[in-house]
Amino acid sequence: MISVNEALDHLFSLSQTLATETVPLLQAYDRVLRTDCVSTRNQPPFPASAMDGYAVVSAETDDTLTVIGESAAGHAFGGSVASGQAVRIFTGAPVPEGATRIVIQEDVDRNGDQITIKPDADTKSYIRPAGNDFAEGFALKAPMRITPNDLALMASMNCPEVTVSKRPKVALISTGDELVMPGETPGPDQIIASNTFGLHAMLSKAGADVRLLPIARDTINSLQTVLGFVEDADLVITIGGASVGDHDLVAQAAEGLGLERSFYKVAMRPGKPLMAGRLNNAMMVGLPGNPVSAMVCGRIFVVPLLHAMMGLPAAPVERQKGLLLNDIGQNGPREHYMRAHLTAEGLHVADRQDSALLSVLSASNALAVRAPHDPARKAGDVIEFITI
Ligand SMILES: Nc1nc2c(c(=O)[nH]1)N[C@H]1C(S)=C(S)[C@@H](COP(=O)(O)OP(=O)(O)OC[C@H]3O[C@@H](n4cnc5c(N)ncnc54)[C@H](O)[C@@H]3O)O[C@H]1N2
Ligand code: MOO
Repeated sequence: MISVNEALDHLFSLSQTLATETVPLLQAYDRVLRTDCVSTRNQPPFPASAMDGYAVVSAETDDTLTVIGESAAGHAFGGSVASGQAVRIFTGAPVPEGATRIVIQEDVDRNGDQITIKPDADTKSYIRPAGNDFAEGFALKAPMRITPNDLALMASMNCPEVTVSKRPKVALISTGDELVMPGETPGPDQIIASNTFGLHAMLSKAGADVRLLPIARDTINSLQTVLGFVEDADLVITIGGASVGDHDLVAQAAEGLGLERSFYKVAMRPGKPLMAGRLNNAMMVGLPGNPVSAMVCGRIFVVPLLHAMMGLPAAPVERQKGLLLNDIGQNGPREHYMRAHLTAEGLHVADRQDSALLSVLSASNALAVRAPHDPARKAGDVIEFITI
């Protein structure tokens, strides 16, 4: 069995970076930027007022100035302002030539076209210099995941469209005679396909275009038929049929179609019978069927793999450190990802860790990560975890 990191390295080296496409800003949220987004303008493009008030050259308390015009956002005052004069100005408006300061309107008394500066007037300039936010040539650097904040900035930079990674096309296949879809009536020896739906959401959230294929039954023929539907998928993911039982036929069926297997079995818990390779033009990852194992492997392996395919750095899920709130026993020989609940106080590791328990997974928001043979830990110890 190989380690989690070795398995990840194999996955990264099997993967290929996807092509790019250019999309309008309204479709760019959460996509991976692949070409730097460069500003063609300064923001603000002119010295701008930060407040509503009066643009003046210099003014002292009790000075009386004559208002000679107005500058509003989108409507600059054409002339310049001289000593003894003021221009009525509004937030975001161009500061007229000659002005050195904005006196906020709360700090003046106005009478007709005369203003008088009140005692203790605020002396800050309230002028934003041209290019104060960013200058022409400023760039958002690829690769990066585009956030709502980035989109606001890109729009301000006057980038109407951006070059992003194509979405990885993922074909998701559940396998097993026992499975029916939610809403169907299961037979007495059947259960509902579940982690399929969890994985669909997880991988879509990571940026993939995920297609659910029909459930494959536990025969080579059925598995090969469904594997024949993957079309132009970049990544084929099977769930179940990965272990050693008589009905675990996924690898055999895929090999019959040309799978070149890279590895099988990883020293982790849950998730040991993970398998991966290349299936003709696609990558293939065979996830274990136990629902929590499939979801944990999705988080630990498939999400980082999708990131790498979209051009983000090939890296494991980031680990954090947190305070353990309850005692936990010694770990066995496999790296253990234990469902846990993270609060501001720390991490409470769930008592029950059977990989069939989706209710425990749903109540968890983190996985405590235990190294192989990690000794027993006490409440108050610091341990590593990842968020889920
Ligand atoms: N003798 C051994 N038995 C098992 C071993 C082993 O090393 N030796 N490994 C165990 C581990 S660890 C895991 S994990 C499971 C994985 O088995 P498979 O990948 O072959 O999965 P299945 O047998 O097809 O299913 C296991 C379990 O999960 C349910 N399942 C499968 N797909 C779905 C789905 N889409 N939605 C919901 N539930 C699903 C299935 O009904 C089974 O209950 O093997 C252990 N056994
Ligand atoms: O590794 Mo299995 O995935 O423990 O249940």
